[in-house]
Amino acid sequence: MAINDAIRALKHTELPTDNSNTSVTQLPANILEAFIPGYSLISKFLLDSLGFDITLLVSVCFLIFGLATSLKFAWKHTSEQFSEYFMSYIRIDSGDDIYDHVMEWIGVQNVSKTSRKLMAKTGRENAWDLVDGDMGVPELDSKNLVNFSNWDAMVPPRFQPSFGTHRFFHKGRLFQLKRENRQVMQEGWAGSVTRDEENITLTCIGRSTQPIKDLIKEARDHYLNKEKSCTVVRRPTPKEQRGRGRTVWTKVATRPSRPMETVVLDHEQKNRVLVDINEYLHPSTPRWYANRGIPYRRGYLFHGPPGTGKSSLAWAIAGVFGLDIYCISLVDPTLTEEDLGMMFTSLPRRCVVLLEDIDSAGLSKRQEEEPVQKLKPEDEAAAKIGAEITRAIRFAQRDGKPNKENPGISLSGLLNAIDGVASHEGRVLLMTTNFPDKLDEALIRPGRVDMKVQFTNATRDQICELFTRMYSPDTLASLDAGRIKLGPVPKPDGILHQTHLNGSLLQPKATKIADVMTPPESPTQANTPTTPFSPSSIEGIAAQFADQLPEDKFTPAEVQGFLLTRKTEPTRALDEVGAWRDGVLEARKKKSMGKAEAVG
Ligand SMILES: Nc1ncnc2c1ncn2[C@@H]1O[C@H](COP(=O)(O)OP(=O)(O)OP(=O)(O)O)[C@@H](O)[C@H]1O
Repeated sequence: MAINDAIRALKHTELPTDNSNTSVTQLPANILEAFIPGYSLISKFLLDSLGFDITLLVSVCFLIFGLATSLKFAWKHTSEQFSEYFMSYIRIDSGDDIYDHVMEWIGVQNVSKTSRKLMAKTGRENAWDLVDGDMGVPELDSKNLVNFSNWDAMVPPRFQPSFGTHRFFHKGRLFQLKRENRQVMQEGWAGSVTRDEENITLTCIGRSTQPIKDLIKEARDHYLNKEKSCTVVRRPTPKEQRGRGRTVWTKVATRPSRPMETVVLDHEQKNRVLVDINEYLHPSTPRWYANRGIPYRRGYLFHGPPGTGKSSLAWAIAGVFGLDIYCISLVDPTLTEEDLGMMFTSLPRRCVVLLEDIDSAGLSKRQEEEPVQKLKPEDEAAAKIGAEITRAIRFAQRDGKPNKENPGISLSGLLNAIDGVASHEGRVLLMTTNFPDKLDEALIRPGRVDMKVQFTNATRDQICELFTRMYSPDTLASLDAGRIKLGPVPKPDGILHQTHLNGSLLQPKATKIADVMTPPESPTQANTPTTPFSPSSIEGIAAQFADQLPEDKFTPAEVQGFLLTRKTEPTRALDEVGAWRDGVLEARKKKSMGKAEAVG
């Protein structure tokens, strides 16, 4: 409208023809009138009352404004053209691991100190930070109790570039980091939800993205170096955040890798598992599988009573092979078969998938295929009650209502996810159960479960080892899972090695676990409580301790629990173990008598 008025005014403008006081910088009054209604009145009023002609001033302002706008437009256009033809960029979404790598790296760069637009983050990541001392040491109060009240204050916050554009030099090259955040609507199972979606764009001058790729690699190396001896734990992304284009796995923690030595298990058994996984993960193995048309997958079933080390071994395996661990709970009430399939599809090429307590997921033997005549009437009743209870628990977890939309994971749904066409190959699948007999044959057939590892209550050797480990001084080696090296793979029963692995992994005799793990080299005292006992005297006490406990009666978890409450006093543990043993056995007896009475 104003533009039209201005054009109309221009037509009627009488340009000065004489040498009057109108200069070229003065815009004709008609134009000004078009832009500022009532301008001539104001101007006349000011001229009459103050004797001051504002036309010149207003004209200059207009010219500056016009010039600035044109420059801005020209700059925008030129920079767009420049970045189009002479700059390269790489965009990274927050759902990707590279995002964490770059942000972690950028956090320690100068730009995070000098930028005027920063985002502060609490320095605390998780409880494991205490391990590497990054977090300072909590104070001891007057009563010698550890006091965490001021602990957080000792931890400096971390700073990262905030949303917006940041420029920084790296290795003599100018980079630009643009961090953006936008809200997106997403249809979820509970209706539509908005969620924040972040991304960063790294830009550099030049027609090649190589400098940015190098920078990302450096950031990745920095990150992985920091987390070298850690195991990254991932779990399914919460239901409401799962969705199209969004990762289905969320990193929930990074914890120090569990050293394999700390899992007390029959050495042969442990070695067998490690060697098998090592062979499976060997770079040449996928081709061997492909040449024979065998799906490149391997599954392991760890079974045994609770507290015998099944999960511990899974964690240690992830640590030894430097793999991230992906944990799935099949009793998660929000988990659908579709989700499960998507999760298996989006696994990385190499990882450990841990399906814990697979028997408690209501996946026990397929009812439709269970031969009814095999069951005694009382067993049948018990099985029905069991199934009802499982269903009730699942319904209760879903707000007490049967959820028709999500009937849970069926056995066939799980089998499809594990070995369906979409399932990613190359992963190590570890399943744990306390009741292997309850599992459907289909779930544990070869190809899905290739090796079964039985865990038992503690044997004499295990008790000795648990005791010795508890009272040994910490060593650098025991804290560093990366030091564990796998020795040569023993000759297995299959033809795999003879035909394909060129003997590179082939050894004539089975390797002992002692060969598999590097022994501690130079023991160094750590800050944790230590005992004044020499290793040989600890071994002596351990043998006496083990003599006091019957074999196969106590789980390693129980023995560990007893020792933990006496963790600096091995002799006290030895003195008190007899009473503890009798107490536990007595309590068990009473409990089983109580159960028998209740049944009777
Ligand atoms: N064989 C073992 N070696 C070392 N520690 C063990 C062993 N078994 C159990 N523990 C200790 O006992 C605790 C429980 O062990 P873990 O969770 O591995 O048992 P689990 O068999 O997986 O039990 P559940 O079946 O209840 O999941 C852990 O603190 C672990 O350190």
